[in-house]
Amino acid sequence: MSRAQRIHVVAAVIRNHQQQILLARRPEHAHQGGLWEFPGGKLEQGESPYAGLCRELHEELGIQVSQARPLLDISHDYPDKQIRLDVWLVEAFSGEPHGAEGQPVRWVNQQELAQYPLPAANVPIVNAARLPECYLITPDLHSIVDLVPAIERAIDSGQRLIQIRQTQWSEQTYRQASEQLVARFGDQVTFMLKGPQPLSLPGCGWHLTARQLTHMAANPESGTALLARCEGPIAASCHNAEELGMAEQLGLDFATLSPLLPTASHAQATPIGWTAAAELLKGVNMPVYLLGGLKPADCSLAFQHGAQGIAAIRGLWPSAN
Ligand SMILES: Nc1nc2c([nH]c(=O)n2[C@@H]2O[C@H](COP(=O)(O)OP(=O)(O)OP(=O)(O)O)[C@@H](O)[C@H]2O)c(=O)[nH]1
Ligand SMILES: [Mg+2]
Repeated sequence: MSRAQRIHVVAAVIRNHQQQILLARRPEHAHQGGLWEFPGGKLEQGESPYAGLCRELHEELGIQVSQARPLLDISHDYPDKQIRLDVWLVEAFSGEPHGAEGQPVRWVNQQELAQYPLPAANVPIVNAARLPECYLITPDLHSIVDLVPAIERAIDSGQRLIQIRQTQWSEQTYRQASEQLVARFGDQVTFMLKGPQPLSLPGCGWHLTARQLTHMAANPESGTALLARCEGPIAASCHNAEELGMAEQLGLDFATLSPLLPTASHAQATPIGWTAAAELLKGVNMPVYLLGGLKPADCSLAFQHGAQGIAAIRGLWPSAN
């Protein structure tokens, strides 16, 4: 079913100063009744998504939205309804949110979101709400001695999701470095680790290569068992619709899509470009970072093209001074 034929719903991720997210409980008699939701509702005929978002949040929470941007746009088939959930991140509003229609509302810590009973469609929204705008991938470095101070600078500059990529290191060196980094910085960032299987380090995620992803999609039983061993987020490097489809099918938490623009590190690869990337992302029900020649200033363009944000090596790596 095309997106245009679905019931178009706008919903909001709203944060307070403590970085908690607002959930509301759906009335018992409603569709998906009694479950917690991100406030919002159906668009009216001819209404733009932003206008619908402002109207719904005024009706349901009594607030005035003054700034919001697209976060994630997904499709979901319930047995009785086919919906398109167009989720926005509210960046500025006035008024104190309250259950203006008598519904219970609650500010929830980001880590506790998944403990609330939410409609099935909301799983990728929870991932998108928790993931940052930028995904830093480390460049190849000589040794751990170079990595630690650079990671510290990256954290100081605001990075919260970091892939440790070291193509030249032995498995043992990689493991030692990961252990050191997790012990030192694990309470401030989520590390995404690479390798043939998830390293069982507290809170760490696992980032699959496209090759690992393809292998796993072809052997879903052994793949699912491996995925279950990872306690953190699981992601994959994707380059086309087929790989994005596999990542979504396996229930991964997010993906990267590359190369968006030409880069020095992958000079021979054909770039996807913004327009084609936006088309690809329309069919994906999962947060995706665009990767390849991007820097933080490209984030808002990435949001407008349906991405979670940008992933980068050079564009996000802190300089040494
Ligand atoms: N608002 C909202 N709706 C969601 C979420 N997840 C999800 O599956 N939905 C589904 O999307 C649809 C949203 O419709 P709604 O009931 O909020 O619509 P509305 O505010 O316009 O209400 P109304 O139809 O009573 O006027 C429902 O089918 C609901 O089950 C979510 O997080 N927030
Ligand atoms: Mg509603």
